[in-house]
This record gives sequence, C-alpha cells and structure tokens, in this order.
Amino acid sequence: MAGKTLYDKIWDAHLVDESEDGSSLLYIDRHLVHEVTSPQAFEGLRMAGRTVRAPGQTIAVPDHNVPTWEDRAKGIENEESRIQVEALDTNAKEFGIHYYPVSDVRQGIVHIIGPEQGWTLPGMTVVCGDSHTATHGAFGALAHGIGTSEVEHVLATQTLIQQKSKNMKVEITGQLLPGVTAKDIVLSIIARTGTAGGTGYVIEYCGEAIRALSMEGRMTICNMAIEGGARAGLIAPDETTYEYVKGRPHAPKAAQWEAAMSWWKTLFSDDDAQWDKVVTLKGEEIAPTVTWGTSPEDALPITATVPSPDDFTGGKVAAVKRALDYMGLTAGTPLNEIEIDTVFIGSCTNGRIEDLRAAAAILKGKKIAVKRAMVVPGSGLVRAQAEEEGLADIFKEAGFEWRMAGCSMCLAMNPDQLAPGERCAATSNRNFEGRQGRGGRTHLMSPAMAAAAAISGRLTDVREITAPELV
Ligand SMILES: CC(C)[C@H](C(=O)O)[C@@H](O)C(=O)O
Ligand code: SF4
Repeated sequence: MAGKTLYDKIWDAHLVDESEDGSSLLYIDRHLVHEVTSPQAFEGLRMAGRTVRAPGQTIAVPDHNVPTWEDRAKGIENEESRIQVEALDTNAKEFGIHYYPVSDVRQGIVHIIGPEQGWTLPGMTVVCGDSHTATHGAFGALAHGIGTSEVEHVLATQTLIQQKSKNMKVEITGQLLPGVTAKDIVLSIIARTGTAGGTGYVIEYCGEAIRALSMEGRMTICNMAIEGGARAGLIAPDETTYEYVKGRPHAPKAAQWEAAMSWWKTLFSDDDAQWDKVVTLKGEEIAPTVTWGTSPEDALPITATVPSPDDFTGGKVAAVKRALDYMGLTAGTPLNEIEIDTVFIGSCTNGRIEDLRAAAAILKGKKIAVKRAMVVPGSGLVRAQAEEEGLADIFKEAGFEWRMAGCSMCLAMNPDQLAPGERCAATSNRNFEGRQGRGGRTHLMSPAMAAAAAISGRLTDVREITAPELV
C-alpha cells in the first residue's frame, strides 16, 4: 500500500462515516465564526430549537465590519454592519461560545486570533464561514472555508459533509534572496499555476524555502492557497510550529502537550505518498513581486513591465484588456513607474507582528510620499506588541495612520475604502474589481514592498531601499 500524504492522515483521523458516493462525514475540531456568515446559521438553530454541539470548540469574533478608528465606542454607522455585529454579540452570549468582542484587546481578524490564542493546532480540522480559513493550514491543520448552511451544520453537529480532494504538492527549493518574502513566494506560485491551478486539490507546500519560514510567513502562504484555487493549504508541522504553539492560552499543557506532540510528530507526508499534481519553484528565482491586474494570478517581478493582451491566449486576452482598462495601465510601462495614492498594510495575509516589523524596518526615519497610508494590525495583541517594540512610533512618524484591528481596507465592508480611481499598494490577498472600494485599484505585494512604495510614491523594488537587514 502506498504511503499517505499529510492531508490523507488528517482526513483519516477525522473520518466519522463515508457513503458509497464518496461523500464523507468529518469531525471538526475548531469552528471559527465571524459576523458576516453566521447570523442566519444561528437563526436556523434557534428556529429548530437546537443548541451548539461543542460551544467550547466554537470561537467568535467580529472583524469584517468593525471600524478601525480608535474611538470604537461610537458604534457602527452602517446599519447592515451594525446589525451583523450586534447579532454576533447576542448569539455568542446566548449560545455560550468563546467570544472576543470589539472591546477585548484579543479581538482581531479571525484567522489571526485563532493561531494567536492557541486555538489552531497541528492535525486539527478547522472550519470557518470564510474562504481564508486556509491560513490555519500553516500549522498542519486541515482548514477550509464553509458556507452559511454548513456553518449551521457544524454548529449543530460538530461535523461536516465533505468530498475528499486530490493531493497536490508545491515545492519551493533552495533559499530566498534578500528582500524576498513569503508573499513573493505565494504570488509567484499563483502567477505560475493560475487561480484555477489548485481546483479540486489540497496543496501541501514543502521544500527548503518553506521550512525556513516563520509561522507568520507560512500563514501568508496558506492564506492564499484559496487564491490559487485550492480547497486548503497545508504545511507539515516542525520545531518552528511547536515553538510558536507552546504556551499559547489554549494550547495543551503538561501531559496533554506530550500526548499532542506524539500525534503531531506523525504529521508529514510519507516518502512514498502519491501526488496527483506536483509543482516546483526555485527559491533563488523568486523576486519581489507585485500584481498589475485584477486577479491574483496577474503577478510579475517588480523589474517587469505591464504586459500586453497580445502576450496571452484564449479567454485571458479579453480579461487582460479589461484589467488594464480598469487598472488605468498601459502595456509596456515599467511596473516601478506606476504611481500610487495609498498604502494599506494589514489583513489576514500580512497583518501579523513580523509583517509590521518588516514594513517598519523600511520606514524607519523616512516619510511617506503618498496621499494616505495606514497600518491595521491583525489583532489587538499584535497592535500592543508593535507599540511595545516601538514600531507604532516608526509608522506614525513616517506619516502612517495607526489603526485598531480588523479586516479594514482588505475589503469594502467597513469605512476604510478606496475612492474610485484611487490606486493602492496593499498587503492583502485579493485585487478584484471593487474589492477595496468601487473603482479602487489594488496592487498586491509584501509588507516590505508596500513600505517601499509608501516612501517613493510608486511601486518600488524594495532592494533599492537601504534597510538594515537587507544589506
Ligand atoms: C466576507 C467573507 C465571507 C469573505 C470570504 O469568505 O473570504 C471575506 O473574508 C473575503 O476575504 O472576501
Ligand atoms: S482580512 Fe480580508 S481576506 Fe482576511 S478575512 Fe478579512 S476580508 Fe477576508
């Protein structure tokens, strides 16, 4: 019998039942909940007179709709947003689940606080009514987004009906060059495989360059597995993982830690595991990367020029024409000559402490050359740590707004939005039309690249900026 992949192992360990058509019932270890996709699910429970099956494994936090200005006691102006946050508040209390309200310093983006609080652990199944649940795969947890009716199903039963995906391996060999980060890796992968390259697969990221990443960097990679079309992303746990998890509020302790470790140490793909698809990239060949279009696959090294529709074939020709029109770009323009108005550093892709450190290292002692720039820490605890480390002062002195935690300008569901035509260097994960506000233009990149763009006023190769750790 062939060996198993990491995905096979976690799947098998959570399989409750399997029917002949291949649909399977999986046990769910952690259910994360936010305000946008949960109100109807709780309402469904209420109407059926049901309770939450495992309230101790269900964790709720408002993040998408909350304003990120400092005085949040003022409440939420937009009615729909306010109703959703109020509903979460009521539901969390009524159903007795773990809850981090806006007033709690631990509040933040659901995919940042799960790992931060030690809810996300290797070998678990983790779900949330949110596509970027893939983030938690960085711990070697099988984590994916679910729809609102599935949220209700998990709340009621702590199980989920699933079809097994195929196994895909993405290997990044060798080492990254200075100035190149996890974000550049994942943008380069999606540029290569396309946004449909992972459709039907769970991707395991491996190789020397992945092993060398911190947990923050690994979360950035898995966060965007969904942008590459995959059901989930996974990275096998190792010492870096255990060190990050150990001592977190909800991580196992003492004898439980030892028991958990003996399971976690089995969580890797066997040498003779079967892969349905394999993609390999060389770490040394990855450059600081930016997107130029309206799909995450529209990514190129910063040293490139805006492509022409003629460089493509099939349906992509018309898509590129439309993208260039929407983005207000002309084929042949060097990417590093594109002037920007705004910089957004934050989101569940790049709103962790390491991301803020990387941006601050570039910004130290410099001033922004853009109309507006904001840093939105991914959680209240990231914000507090950044303040303690002096990063907040660096951002503020450079001219950045220093905000409270939330999804913020990653998507236009709260007051932080782009105006029509406004061009933004963003550390988030989606650059679709209108994603950051109607008519807004998004260029995705790493925090260091966004910081470099902030001080030059145009898309900039971070390797041109002198920063202590880059020389
Ligand atoms: C609002 C939510 C359902 C959505 C998602 O599923 O990803 C959001 O988080 C996003 O990033 O677009
Ligand atoms: S930060 Fe952005 S990508 Fe992440 S959950 Fe919020 S809206 Fe979705």
